[in-house]
Amino acid sequence: MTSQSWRALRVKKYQFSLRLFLFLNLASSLFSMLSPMHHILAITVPLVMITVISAGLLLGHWAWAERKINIPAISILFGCLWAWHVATKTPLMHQPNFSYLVIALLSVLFVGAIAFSNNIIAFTLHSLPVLVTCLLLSDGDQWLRMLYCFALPVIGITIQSVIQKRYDNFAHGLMYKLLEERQTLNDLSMLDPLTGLYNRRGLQNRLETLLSLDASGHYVLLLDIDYFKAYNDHYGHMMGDQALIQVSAAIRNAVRSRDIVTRYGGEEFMVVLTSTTPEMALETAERIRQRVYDLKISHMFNHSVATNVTVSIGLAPLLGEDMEGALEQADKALYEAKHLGRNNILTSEALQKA
Ligand SMILES: Nc1nc2c(ncn2[C@@H]2O[C@H](COP(=O)(O)OP(=O)(O)OP(=O)(O)O)[C@@H](O)[C@H]2O)c(=O)[nH]1
Repeated sequence: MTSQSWRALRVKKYQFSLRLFLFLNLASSLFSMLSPMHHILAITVPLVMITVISAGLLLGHWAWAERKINIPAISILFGCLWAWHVATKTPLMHQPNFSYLVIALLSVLFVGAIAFSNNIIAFTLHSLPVLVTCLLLSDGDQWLRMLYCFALPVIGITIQSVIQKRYDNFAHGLMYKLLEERQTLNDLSMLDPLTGLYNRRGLQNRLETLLSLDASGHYVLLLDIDYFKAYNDHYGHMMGDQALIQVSAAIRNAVRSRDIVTRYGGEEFMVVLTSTTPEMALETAERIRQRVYDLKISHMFNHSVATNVTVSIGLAPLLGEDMEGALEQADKALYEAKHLGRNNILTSEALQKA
């Protein structure tokens, strides 16, 4: 679930509540016309208005569901119309009729409680006009019963609203935590756990963004630690890991933050130097080579190259989006750089000229 689908769920809940409210009002108004209490047919103006408005809004809302209708405004409008209807019909009964008033009040409370079980404001706005009308039209000794009929759902809906709000807050918090964790996992899945550099997946992701913005002026460096097998064999795998971590940091620190540094294989790294010139690319490759050399990680088995850890580098331009071609060229340059004595840099152009 995303924050959008959460919002969509809330909108759906809102729409459902509104449609239910309109439907119940329409049904109540039609029922009042077809089966009037005490056989006193009172097709009053407000009753007709309730029927027409609820039917119209129901149809309109079905057709244009995205249009928002203000629930509190609709609630008070219908509440006032029902109050007007009760006030018009009661005098037609010749004598004060308590059962009519109570049933009218209960009907309005019932509709509000069903449609607005989580919305105390809408419930109150809908019920209050009818309650006040019923209180005014009835004897004082019936007030307590009527107030009780109103207070009971108000208390129930208030408690229900508080519980629902807490549940919503909890679910909302949980959803954001899950989204955050999903993002963290996604980020982690793009990083190499030992060095913290991008892995191939991370590289792919960064490359897509890079190439979609600007597909020219990029260079690819392939770097390989010299005689690393011998290092591992003599100093052990743990020391080998430590050397990899140090070399990774040196590479990262020798380039700009917008360049992409990837652990491409075991002791092989790949750097994409973005939006640069051939001279700058070569300068950066030289800086990396020197920084790794300057780490002075002792490597007595770096056969005649040095007594510390060194890297060889192959450099090639990235032409258009042809990453495979650039890698092939850089790999050939790296192979030659190794062949020519290691701890050095060879460019694919130099290879072509040779
Ligand atoms: N410690 C450690 N070693 C690794 C890791 N990944 C690869 N290696 C080692 O890196 C070494 C790579 O050796 P080779 O590919 O033979 O190359 P090399 O010895 O560096 O020789 P050249 O590349 O020709 O200079 C192997 O011994 C691998 O076991 C790693 O994550 N940690």
